Amino acid sequence: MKTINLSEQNSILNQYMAEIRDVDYQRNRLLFRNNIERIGEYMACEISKTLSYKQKEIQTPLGIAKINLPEDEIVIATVLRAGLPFHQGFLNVFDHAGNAFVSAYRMYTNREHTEVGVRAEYMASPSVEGKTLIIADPMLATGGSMAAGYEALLKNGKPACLHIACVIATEEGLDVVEQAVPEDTTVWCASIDPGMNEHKYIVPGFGDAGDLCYGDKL
Ligand SMILES: O=P(O)(O)OC[C@H]1O[C@H](OP(=O)(O)OP(=O)(O)O)[C@H](O)[C@@H]1O
Ligand SMILES: O=c1cc[nH]c(=O)[nH]1
Ligand SMILES: [Mg+2]
Repeated sequence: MKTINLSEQNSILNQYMAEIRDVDYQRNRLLFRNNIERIGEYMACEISKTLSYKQKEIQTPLGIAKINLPEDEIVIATVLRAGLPFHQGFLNVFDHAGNAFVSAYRMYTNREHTEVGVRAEYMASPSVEGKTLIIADPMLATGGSMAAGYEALLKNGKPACLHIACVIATEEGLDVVEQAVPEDTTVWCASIDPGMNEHKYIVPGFGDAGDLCYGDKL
């Protein structure tokens, strides 16, 4: 598995990351979702550089333009609910892509809230057989949601190529995902943070992605 951490190079991504992490700025849900969406757009453009291209002739009103166009059939998958604005960013860029949604949510499995398990219940996905599958989920903490999401999607075929996209990852989560995915998978992230707290939240991270996008849940 190859991991590409986009924050190793300075870019405008740093500004989006600073805004989603900032405890005051992130209170505005519209701005928070918008920043997650544009991180998705930025990452999708980076992934687009790795696709296969074939030259096509495009008839303009004045002549013929030769343009290399992507050939991959893309499916963008996400994990509800925090994944939705991130997914939208990818879809803004890959507007011809198919779309898949998996519900996989973290639940504490002990009274002290120090262990988490993941429950996957719902999936709506086209065939992913032979396609380029991008699974976009903003947080890769324990890695449980991503591994469960990938396993659920395999019910609809074997992708030719797998990209995992997240905003923030941890080394622990990356190790878990590496055990679950094919060797030639690429993980894209905007940061690898040092670790997690006792409740399995990424530190420094930015908090609960789903709640910041959509508000508290019971
Ligand atoms: O790597 P993990 O430890 O599995 O954590 C990552 C998951 O946590 C967040 O979702 P969450 O379970 O908070 O659900 P939500 O989107 O409904 O808030 C995030 O979007 C991931 O799906
Ligand atoms: O820090 C974390 C970890 C998992 N899910 C989140 O939303 N945030
Ligand atoms: Mg959450």
